[in-house]
Amino acid sequence: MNKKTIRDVEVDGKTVFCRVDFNVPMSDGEVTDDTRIKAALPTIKHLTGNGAKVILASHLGRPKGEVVEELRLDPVAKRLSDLLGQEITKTDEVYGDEVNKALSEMGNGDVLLIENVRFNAGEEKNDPELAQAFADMADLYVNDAFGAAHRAHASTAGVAEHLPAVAGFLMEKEINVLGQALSDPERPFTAIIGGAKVKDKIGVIDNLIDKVDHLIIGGGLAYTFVKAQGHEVGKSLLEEDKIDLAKEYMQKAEEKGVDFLMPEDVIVADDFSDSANTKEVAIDSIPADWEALDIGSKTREKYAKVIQDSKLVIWNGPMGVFELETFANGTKAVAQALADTKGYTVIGGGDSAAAVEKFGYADSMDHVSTGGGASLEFMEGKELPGVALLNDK
Ligand SMILES: Nc1ncnc2c1ncn2[C@@H]1O[C@H](COP(=O)(O)OP(=O)(O)OP(=O)(O)O)[C@@H](O)[C@H]1O
Ligand SMILES: O=C(O)[C@H](O)COP(=O)(O)O
Repeated sequence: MNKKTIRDVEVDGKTVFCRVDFNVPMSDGEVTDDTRIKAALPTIKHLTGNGAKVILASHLGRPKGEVVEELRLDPVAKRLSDLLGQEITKTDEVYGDEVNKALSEMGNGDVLLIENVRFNAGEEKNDPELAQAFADMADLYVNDAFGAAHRAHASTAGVAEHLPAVAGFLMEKEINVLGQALSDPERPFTAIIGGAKVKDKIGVIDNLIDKVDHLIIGGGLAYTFVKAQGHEVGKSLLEEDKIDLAKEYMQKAEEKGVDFLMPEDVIVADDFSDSANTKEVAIDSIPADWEALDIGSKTREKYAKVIQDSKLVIWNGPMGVFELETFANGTKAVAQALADTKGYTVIGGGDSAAAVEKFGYADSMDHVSTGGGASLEFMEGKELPGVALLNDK
């Protein structure tokens, strides 16, 4: 990464405004998955350990510029304090008198978590006044919120225009791993693209065809490609207006010599439920009244073989409706193949990260990205606003 990081700056005695992505799953006022909080600890500890006063800022959910009680950051503050083994201060305001008072009471090595920045309507608008208010609190800006780096908001982008601005360790690691994979991949390089909609993955598929040796297609988006191959897909997910594009991609893959892998067999169901009647059918035999909700056994084997023989694998999007046990086998098989391969494995965040976690394979992966939308946009080849404004080396 050609951006400065916290290693390149002196932080002793400085007040640091550090953007993190603590947008974590919660239930009944408790954090149910603290992966993103843990992922930010190295940066926070580096700052506190080197004598900085650390102001942490994050969003949680999408409160749309209003105070939403369930989206306050108090449960996050509690978990963070437990993980750090240190008392931290949490304010109910994003900025203003309460924050200023807390700031005036901070000593070197102390941590202050301000309230959910999206309670302020200026955050998502990248309002210059809010960005300035954030900057006025600090001497240095650190962005460690890779998960929110695709958003040009006041705390992810605007503030960086007013302060020296550097990346945290998590941001650095995410950009380096994904960047290296896309710019100078070990080969064979395999990308696995699944999930629900073609429209969400257009940019990624397009960009990856230029780079990979194998492109594996699964999940709900596969059926638009199946239709483009000339097969009927019954009641499976289909985006009619993307069929021509799917054809174009298959054509482009052929021209580039990319091995474009499609399901050969699928699990079809007569209902979208765990108790549905199911059967395994060949890809050209999906019954009119049934929908395909997972890849079949031959496809699982074929995909696993390619994954196991790869030196680099990037995975984004499940192979089937993995939330339902009946349709989880394709996603499990792919997760298992990634766990078994000697190649370097990268999970591109979002549902694929949730799936490897759910099936117990997360520790076997080389890198599980903390960014869903952010890693997708990065894989599309887009410049992320939360990175673009950081100071160059
Ligand atoms: N065959 C299928 N039919 C219908 N839905 C499917 C099918 N296969 C997968 N899905 C659904 O696709 C959803 C995931 O799609 P999505 O595109 O959001 O994945 P993702 O890219 O991993 O996640 P994110 O967007 O959070 O990064 C899952 O909820 C899964 O149940
Ligand atoms: O969970 C995420 O992908 C990030 O925290 C970004 O959240 P957002 O999609 O609400 O901007």
